[in-house]
Amino acid sequence: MCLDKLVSLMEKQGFNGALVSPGSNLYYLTGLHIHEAGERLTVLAVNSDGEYHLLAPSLYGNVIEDFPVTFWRDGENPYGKLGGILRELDITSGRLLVENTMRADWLIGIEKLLRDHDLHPLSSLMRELRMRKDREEIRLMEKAAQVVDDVFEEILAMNLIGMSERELALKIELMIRERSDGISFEPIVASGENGANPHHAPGERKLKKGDLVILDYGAKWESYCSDITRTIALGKPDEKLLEIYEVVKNAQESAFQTVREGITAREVDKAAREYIAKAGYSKYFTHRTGHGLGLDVHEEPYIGPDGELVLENGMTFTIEPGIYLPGLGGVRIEDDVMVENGRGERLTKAERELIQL
Ligand SMILES: CSCC[C@H](N)C(=O)N1CCC[C@H]1C(=O)O
Repeated sequence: MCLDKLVSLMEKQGFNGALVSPGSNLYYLTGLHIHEAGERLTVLAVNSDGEYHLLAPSLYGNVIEDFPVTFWRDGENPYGKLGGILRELDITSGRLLVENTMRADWLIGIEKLLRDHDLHPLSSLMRELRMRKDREEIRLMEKAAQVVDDVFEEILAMNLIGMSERELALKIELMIRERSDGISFEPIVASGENGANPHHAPGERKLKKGDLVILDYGAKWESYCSDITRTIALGKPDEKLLEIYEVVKNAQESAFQTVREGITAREVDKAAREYIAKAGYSKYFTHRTGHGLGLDVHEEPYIGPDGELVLENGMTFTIEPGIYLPGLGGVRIEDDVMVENGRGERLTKAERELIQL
């Protein structure tokens, strides 16, 4: 349990309490695996003395053990019970942290209890705690990275011509689920001209000779995420696509080589962005170079032109520049990277040279 770390930051920064709803923060702080509970109010309240209490639907009655909890039943109004918990923990006024991802209907219900509070996003403290991974967290991320490397090998062994993007995405999802605790996001398979859309939703387009195919997928290992992108060729693609492949590959390597303890995230972004700009494609690189990775697939530190965070040992993030040419296709190459002994180290190690099947 890492609740004590949050409490000591709350004390230092003058916060009276925190409200945490199900998700990666609740797991990080308590180790409780509560399936995101949909519409049923589920909130952990914590005060700056380190006391805490969970409000949860009674259907979790037999899975939450050895934890201070009040259950509420379908048909009851849970907000009255939450008010009681806040009074009990003496969180009735002052500076209060609230989970960023809390559902709006819960917030509206809770708002009536929080008239005298000054509300702040929980992420402002949680990012301090979660940004630097310890040895055990890195071990789990290495496992998650190994899964996506292995799945890439399996994809290369498949007969892809004639398969639809949707079929391939489903197969990738199955392969990940067979080897891990699940997917970290819905796989992206973007073929041919669809590759020009960085977040393409796999559709009915069938893979054919001459396509570049962007494969972007991730696995979870004990809740920690991986996220990889490789772009492969089916037969011989257009010369222009071959050219942008080399540009993206070199931009990715250049950003990776820049990673150092003590530099800002922005400098890593700049290395990839400048390489692509020099090759004449700056307007076709339409997103940040990467994002932090851990319990969430997108978290701090974000590797973009506005990335002010200073990189430290233990930080983990992706490096994934891309070039997207409307009507023609795209290329993205992504690795998961950690800062270790002052330098970048790749967690994902799958082949980055263009593979032509
Ligand atoms: C969580 S869906 C997108 C996963 C993907 N690996 C990704 O993070 N990106 C694809 C384009 C850029 C980058 C992003 O920042 O969204």
